[in-house]
Amino acid sequence: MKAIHFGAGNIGRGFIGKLLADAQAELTFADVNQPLVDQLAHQQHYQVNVVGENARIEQVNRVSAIHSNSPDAIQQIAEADIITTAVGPQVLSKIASTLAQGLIARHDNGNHQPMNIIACENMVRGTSQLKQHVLQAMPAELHGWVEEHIGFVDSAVDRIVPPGSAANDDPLDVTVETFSEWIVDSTQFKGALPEIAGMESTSNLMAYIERKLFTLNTGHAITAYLGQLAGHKTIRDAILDPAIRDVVKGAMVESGDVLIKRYGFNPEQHAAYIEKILTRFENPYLHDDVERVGRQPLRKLSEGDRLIKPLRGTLEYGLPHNNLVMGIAAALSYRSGDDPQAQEMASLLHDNGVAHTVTQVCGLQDQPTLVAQIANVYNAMQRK
Ligand SMILES: NC(=O)C1=CN([C@@H]2O[C@H](COP(=O)(O)OP(=O)(O)OC[C@H]3O[C@@H](n4cnc5c(N)ncnc54)[C@H](O)[C@@H]3O)[C@@H](O)[C@H]2O)C=CC1
Ligand SMILES: O=P(O)(O)OC[C@H]1O[C@](O)(CO)[C@@H](O)[C@@H]1O
Repeated sequence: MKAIHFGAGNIGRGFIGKLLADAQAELTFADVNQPLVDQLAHQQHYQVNVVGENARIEQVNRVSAIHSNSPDAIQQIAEADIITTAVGPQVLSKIASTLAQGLIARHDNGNHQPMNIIACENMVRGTSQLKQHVLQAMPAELHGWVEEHIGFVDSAVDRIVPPGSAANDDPLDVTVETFSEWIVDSTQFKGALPEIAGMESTSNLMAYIERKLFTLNTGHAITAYLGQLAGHKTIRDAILDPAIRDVVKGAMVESGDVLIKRYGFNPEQHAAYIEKILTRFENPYLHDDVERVGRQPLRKLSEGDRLIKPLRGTLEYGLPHNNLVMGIAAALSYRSGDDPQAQEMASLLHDNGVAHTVTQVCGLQDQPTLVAQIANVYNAMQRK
């Protein structure tokens, strides 16, 4: 099996690339970070340090790497059996043109073997969005061929992989938690499902995407935002602060009540899922800065993402949402000189005021009372 993985970062090396390599795929990483590409291409192996329960060191061998905008990438797409990505939601549109060129070459070479593309990003049905970008970059007469031969498979991906510490001897090595979950939509594959241990399939993907994004990511983001407000540096420190833990757990429960209503999850099992997530945030062996988890607050505050979508769900089912509102107010309070979205958000708040900013950023035009509630909590947080 020939595999190309776009994005040789934390989740690429520490999770998806590792599973592909374990499945004996002939694996090539494609990335824009030339020093990283050079080092991977030269060294061809790296180490995954699994920390927490069942700690162990695992080796990934015989990988190669190319620049993702190179002619090599186009040629490899033309020959691949599976393509995966972990580049970040905002980058999917940027790799679409290379994917399109690769698919055109594949068609022109007469390669009609089925091939599947799986975006492994924190977003709802990211691969379906990538598909639209790819189709836009291809001539209309090839769209039918793409529909017939290329599977665009949505997925949910869950493993906490912070950037390695500067003290690492080898910058290619990654440190990951023991827990991992990669769930793909079985209904979207072309050809046989590839055999990759650690990749689970379901015909009910939306339930799993929302369960992950609106529990782990909701709680994680709120931990980061409240953590920064309280002066904590890491996720572990923040979640061990009882006042923060109460709000985070409360928000995951509020979001969970929506998921239980929407998808019929078992309430006891969902409560256990939340408890497990809280222990994952506490992992003493992972150094995870609140700035990594809180990054790109405008994306995280957008209407389909981990804060506002659960809040909308509580409105839909008439459920409580005070903890989610605190999390959203804390997200608006997030500041980082290194994060362009945090800077843009601070400017919007300064120039337009909190109510207008919340309305626009979160798409809450139809909810003036809720916007006023968020604004009040935000203003109270600034006075502390
Ligand atoms: N790190 C984690 O714990 C998890 C991350 N995710 C998701 O995985 C995705 C990647 O996250 P991380 O690995 O943490 O980020 P990262 O920043 O460590 O890795 C992203 C990689 O993509 C590369 N990249 C950027 N533009 C590119 C392009 N045009 N072509 C090819 N490569 C390009 C970057 O150079 C970088 O190596 C995100 O969507 C994130 O939400 C999902 C679950 C867990
Ligand atoms: O990668 P994003 O969407 O910026 O958000 C960070 C989140 O992603 C993760 O890295 C993995 O799910 C979490 O640790 C965190 O909730």
